[in-house]
Amino acid sequence: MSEQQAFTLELRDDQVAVIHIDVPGESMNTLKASFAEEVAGVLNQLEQQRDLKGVVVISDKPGSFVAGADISMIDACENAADTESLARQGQAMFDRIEALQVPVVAAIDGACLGGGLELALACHYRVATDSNKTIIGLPEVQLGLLPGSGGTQRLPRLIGIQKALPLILTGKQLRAKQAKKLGIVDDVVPPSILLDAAVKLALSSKAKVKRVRHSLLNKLLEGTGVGRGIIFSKAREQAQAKAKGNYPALDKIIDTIAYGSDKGFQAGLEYEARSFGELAMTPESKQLRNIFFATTAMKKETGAGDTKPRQVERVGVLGGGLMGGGIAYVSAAKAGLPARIKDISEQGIVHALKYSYDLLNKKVKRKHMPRAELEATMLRLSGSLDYSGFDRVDVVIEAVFEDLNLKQQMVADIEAVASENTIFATNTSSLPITKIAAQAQRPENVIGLHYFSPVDKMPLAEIITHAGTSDETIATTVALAKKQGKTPIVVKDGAGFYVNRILAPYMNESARLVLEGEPIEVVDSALVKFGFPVGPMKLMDEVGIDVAAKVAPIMADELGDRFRAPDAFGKLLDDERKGKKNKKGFYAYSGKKPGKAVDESVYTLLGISPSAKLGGEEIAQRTVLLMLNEAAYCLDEGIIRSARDGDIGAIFGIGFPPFRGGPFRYMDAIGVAEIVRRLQSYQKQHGERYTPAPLLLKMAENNERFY
Ligand SMILES: C[C@H](O)CC(=O)SCCNC(=O)CCNC(=O)[C@H](O)C(C)(C)COP(=O)(O)OP(=O)(O)OC[C@H]1O[C@@H](n2cnc3c(N)ncnc32)[C@H](O)[C@@H]1OP(=O)(O)O
Repeated sequence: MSEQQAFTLELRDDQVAVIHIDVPGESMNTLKASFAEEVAGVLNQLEQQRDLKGVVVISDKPGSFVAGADISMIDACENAADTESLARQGQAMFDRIEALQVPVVAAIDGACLGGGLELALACHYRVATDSNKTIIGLPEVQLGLLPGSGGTQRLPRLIGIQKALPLILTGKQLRAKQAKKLGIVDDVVPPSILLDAAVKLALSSKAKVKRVRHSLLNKLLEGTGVGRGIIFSKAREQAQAKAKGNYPALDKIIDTIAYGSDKGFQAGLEYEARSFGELAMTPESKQLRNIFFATTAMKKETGAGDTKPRQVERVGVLGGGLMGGGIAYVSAAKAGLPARIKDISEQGIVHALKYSYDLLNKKVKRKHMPRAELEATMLRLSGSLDYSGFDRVDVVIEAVFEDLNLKQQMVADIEAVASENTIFATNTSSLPITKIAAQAQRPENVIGLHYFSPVDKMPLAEIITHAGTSDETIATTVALAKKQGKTPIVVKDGAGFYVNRILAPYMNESARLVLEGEPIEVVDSALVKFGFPVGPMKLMDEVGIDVAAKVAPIMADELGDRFRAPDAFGKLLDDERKGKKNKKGFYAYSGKKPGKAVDESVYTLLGISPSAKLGGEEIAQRTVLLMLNEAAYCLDEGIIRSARDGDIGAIFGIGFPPFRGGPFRYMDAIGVAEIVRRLQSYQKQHGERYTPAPLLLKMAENNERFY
């Protein structure tokens, strides 16, 4: 065996051949075009082997079966023909595996994604381990692609079109047990017996690909052209409703599966490879791949250069409200750390504990988690009305209400009871970290750790440094946030930090458009069409109109008049209109579909007669340009460290359309000079808030890009 090979063959005494995959020098196995020759060599050997009884395909890297085709290799292709040929190469290799005359079993431990699952689907059987690292799926759609090496054809044939479609359209990753339930894997075993179980299956099975067995209803639906027509047209409708035409991969996926199910497997493969080539060249796929590269790079960063994080063994949480409950949950459930919650009332502690219990119990009910794990996680949570136990915590995360004196008092309390290394991380969303640290005896331990609500779902954490925060504090907080499942960006202290700062002018402008008479739902749908998950007025209801009203003047005082909110909050709040939380906002929260229709009475309250005058494009431009401009200010002022952090922060924190790559990638795509031109044109029409940021002017003049 040559040590340099990624694919090697072992012939066992029991006449089972094992294909070992181990890409040299890499932590994950991925499939590269350069492996073609060695795989062909392995297959040649197998095809000539006499008395062979079975084949097992297994990875020698624990925790990584195959994480798909190498995305950098796809990214390096210059035209659709090159990418198409990569897909064809994979197809041909997998066809040869499927055609072997003996049972072929994929033994899966770790990530089995994209091309990795396509390889496994070409095998006749699949055994997966019950390890937490085992994840199975076709995530190509998240890269703006479709499975290009047989996945669109083999998965529907294995489990049925109706089950395969949502998996391929969402890129959902399954645990082994879920995959077994859906019929994707045949058996689930502990990692220690994976190879034995796979060999046993190979020796006791027949070399044939299992196809879906239809119930009568399924036969009518999936087995007839008319039935399939119904399935596909429904899928198209749903995809369109969700993606608003912004994600070309969705339609292509449906077309490809439909084509293959009508014209046959081989024709389906041809269509698949062609579509893969075309999609890889779309700007949407390019941007989504950029996000993959950015987040992968961020996983390795400490946030403080070479400084190593300190070990965190225990966490303290101050405040058992919605945020505190969520923070305790991600600490105990995701990071696996004991979390001690302090609140001023027992009710607060009970609330926080129940918050975790409810989330965990939902997983248990859906059979995504064994009850024992729920119990073990709950044991890591404890509560107290005083600071008992806080002498042993390494990081305290404060989530009490937004009151500077209170927060300063908490810094002092923690300094009195905890060790001198204990970090005080505040989850404030509006108070300057510098002020919270102002009276601290150990300001180097004070840092901002801003989560987004709901904490268990939102992927971003802003880590905010003040001038005196130590590198060790930064690195330790970054490491903790990652353990809690977050993608952290390190930002500098300043009103609104980064995410809320770029959000504010965009929200203000949306409100201004409504006050000018644009109907609320027209403004919202323009921005949903642009690619945001919810429109700004709906978002205002979600965040709380009272919260927005409180933050707006703080931002304007700190950052200047371009942050001045339109004068409508007073009337809204006098009318007790706080948004979703008190069921009274821009939308109506009573009736059959709460939150779906606009509460028309808000127009009377604000003295407006709504009538749509501007197109969706104009609405999107007027609001989004202000967000882009503010993002440029943040980069220039060092609030964010890089355009990349600004892009990831906006995508993960606000839902800036991922297919546009984030504010900076979007500006690059349009051209900074054109952005400046548009801003200046609005500046003339609508006022100084559109004055281009100095950085943009400079870049436009020098014809520069962010990337
Ligand atoms: C033809 C086919 O249909 C087309 C395809 O298969 S397209 C590819 C589909 N696959 C994917 O999208 C999976 C992408 N990968 C992931 O989601 C995650 O890396 C993972 C869940 C596998 C592992 O996550 P995690 O444990 O946090 O490790 P992570 O740091 O991300 O990755 C470890 C290394 O593997 C690399 N890697 C993982 N999957 C990769 C891929 N598909 N291509 C290239 N590199 C990959 C990462 O870049 C990183 O490399 P580095 O250490 O040299 O920087």
